Amino acid sequence: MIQPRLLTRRLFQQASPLQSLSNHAGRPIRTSILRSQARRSYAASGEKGPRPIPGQSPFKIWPFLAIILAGSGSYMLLVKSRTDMAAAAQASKSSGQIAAPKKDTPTFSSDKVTVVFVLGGPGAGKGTQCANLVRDYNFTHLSAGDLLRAEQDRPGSEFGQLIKDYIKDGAIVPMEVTVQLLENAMTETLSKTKDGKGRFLIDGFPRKLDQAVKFEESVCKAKFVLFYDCPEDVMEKRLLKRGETSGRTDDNAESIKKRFKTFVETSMPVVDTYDKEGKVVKVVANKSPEDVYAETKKKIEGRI
Ligand SMILES: Nc1ncnc2c1ncn2[C@@H]1O[C@H](COP(=O)(O)OP(=O)(O)OP(=O)(O)O)[C@@H](O)[C@H]1O
Ligand SMILES: O=c1ccn([C@@H]2O[C@H](COP(=O)(O)O)[C@@H](O)[C@H]2O)c(=O)[nH]1
Repeated sequence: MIQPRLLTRRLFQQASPLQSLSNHAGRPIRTSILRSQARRSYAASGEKGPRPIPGQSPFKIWPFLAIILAGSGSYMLLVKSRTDMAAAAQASKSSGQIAAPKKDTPTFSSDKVTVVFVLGGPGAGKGTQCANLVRDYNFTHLSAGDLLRAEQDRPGSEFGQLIKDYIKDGAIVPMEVTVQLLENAMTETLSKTKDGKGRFLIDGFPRKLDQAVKFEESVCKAKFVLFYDCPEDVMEKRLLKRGETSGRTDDNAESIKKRFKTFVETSMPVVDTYDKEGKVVKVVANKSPEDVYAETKKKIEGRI
């Protein structure tokens, strides 16, 4: 079980969204100060404005335009940052904690801990195949989606509503939340071993390049990526069928469409990036579960 206190404490050891908020938030105020300073310095000469140079306009408009543009840019950044991290910022405020410096040594050494990322479109069969791998290879299965749903349902979670909204929309939850949930779950599993060694299937993560970088920098290097390749129409049928009993808020036609879009636009670039590094093991997933597993086994032998 994830320990709520541990999650909350560790989440705020990450870069604080509040820091960037206050930086951005300062800008519009600064803009108005600059404006009033400009007005004051003109007035100090005892004139209504600067003495015009012949042939030049007496009104210097460019500095004002630059200030207004900078102010608007900062404001747009502020709005985006606030939308993404509203819940985290709120919690950060109330915790009053100062962000720790960026962590660049992974918590777990890949000498002791093996991480395999399991990727594929929604409904490709990742969870189904992970269950087989757990049985046969002594892996611990950590589904990022399951961890997020558990955090969403945890009474008192500051992130519950945020996670709920992101999942329903097929969008990707801010990475600080997911990376921390994964690290906590890994810590808990490894704390039960004598030698601190373990093998993890991290299912449905990373779904975005920044998550991949963050996880490998701060938690553990990944050994390889197991990628289940499946056509959309097949995945859609599977998900609609699953939706009849799953109770998942995103197993419906509207959410499935959004999840596919997110997968193609945001998650496939992760697979492509690892592929360029020779780290992707691709398995055709449009077959019976048994056949998919047979191909999986054949392709991972020698890599684990
Ligand atoms: N090879 C297969 N052939 C037919 N049905 C399958 C196959 N693999 C999985 N399924 C079924 O399809 C549905 C989705 O499978 P699963 O949950 O394993 O996919 P997933 O990739 O983990 O999905 P998600 O990303 O949405 O969590 C399930 O109902 C499962 O029983
Ligand atoms: O790293 C992640 C993993 C998942 N999510 C969100 O959860 C849902 C469901 O994920 P499944 O893997 O299908 O269980 C996904 O659509 C995302 O909204 C995430 O944000 N980050």
